Amino acid sequence: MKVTVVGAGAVGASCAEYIAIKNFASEVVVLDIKEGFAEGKAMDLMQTASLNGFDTKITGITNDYSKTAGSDVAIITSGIPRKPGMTREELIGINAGIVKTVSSSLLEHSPNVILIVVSNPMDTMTYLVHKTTGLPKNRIIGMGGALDSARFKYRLAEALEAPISDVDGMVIGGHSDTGMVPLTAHATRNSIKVSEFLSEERLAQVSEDTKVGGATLTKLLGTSAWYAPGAAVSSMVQAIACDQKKMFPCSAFLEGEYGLNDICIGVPVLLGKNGIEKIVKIDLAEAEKAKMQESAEGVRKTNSLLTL
Ligand SMILES: NC(=O)c1ccc[n+]([C@@H]2O[C@H](COP(=O)([O-])OP(=O)(O)OC[C@H]3O[C@@H](n4cnc5c(N)ncnc54)[C@H](O)[C@@H]3O)[C@@H](O)[C@H]2O)c1
Ligand SMILES: O=C(O)C[C@H](O)C(=O)O
Repeated sequence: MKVTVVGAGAVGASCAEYIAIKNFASEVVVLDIKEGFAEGKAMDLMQTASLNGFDTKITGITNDYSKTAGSDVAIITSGIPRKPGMTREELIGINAGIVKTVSSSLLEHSPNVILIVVSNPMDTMTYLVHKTTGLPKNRIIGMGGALDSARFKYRLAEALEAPISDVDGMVIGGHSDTGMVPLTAHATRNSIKVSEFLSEERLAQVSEDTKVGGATLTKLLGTSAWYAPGAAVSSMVQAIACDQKKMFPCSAFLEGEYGLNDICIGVPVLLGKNGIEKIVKIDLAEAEKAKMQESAEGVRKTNSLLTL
């Protein structure tokens, strides 16, 4: 499996590192527009290979897409991250142009590639790729829900004072500070609903902390997060590479599912060798359905700023 990562910044390098450490890809190409930057990151990462025990070959490229030819999966992390006090939506002006150019350059050299969109505002960037590339919808996947769910589990474990491996939970909806829908009613500790152990107020706090997870880290770091985003992407790429049919909430193009049309937003999907193998429909409570509709309104508002 050949994987390309566009953007050798914080998230791109973390994606490349986790993919290599998990040792399922033969080759990872990291591409950046900044002269020599991807080459440097690739060399540094390759010098961890004997220490971390992986055989994946990582190469770095400055903006030469011919070197990405024949990629099975490509991850788009190019673009600016937010600074403290900003929303992800404010990044649209710069990132839309970058994501549009990058996706078309990738496709020129890898017509069969599966694209994973990471750049923010991610649901809108995923929609942009859908509208501008004409790729079948199974081959365009937005990464947000896998990360938000990992943060949800972190917050649940904290509230339960439990090991994270005891906890399960999922976040659907838009990848934004207000649009995420943590499915608290479905969350479990060892198959027991967490509502058995946590008060409504504590669960509401877990939900709120999850939704602002990215903003909290941005405030602490001065830029947005990269370890958990890279780990989330690497798990999704592994599910595709190993045809795992594993369930992740991903931003997918909807045609009626969850009562939504012509939008990319986070819903549970199965990831396998064809990308999105299936959109999984789950029964939502009335309150969750309403939150999902509200979240979609927010994503549509950002989508309306695109010039398609
Ligand atoms: N979807 C998510 O869950 C999620 C998580 C974290 C970050 N993000 C987003 O990912 C993006 C990257 O974040 P980061 O922290 O890695 O930023 P960063 O600034 O560290 O890295 C971005 C890189 O993109 C490169 N770049 C810019 N334009 C390019 C182009 N046209 N072609 C190739 N490379 C180009 C830059 O040179 C830079 O190295 C941001 O938009 C951020 O908001 C999304
Ligand atoms: O918070 C951000 O802006 C980056 C990313 O979307 C995240 O959730 O970490």
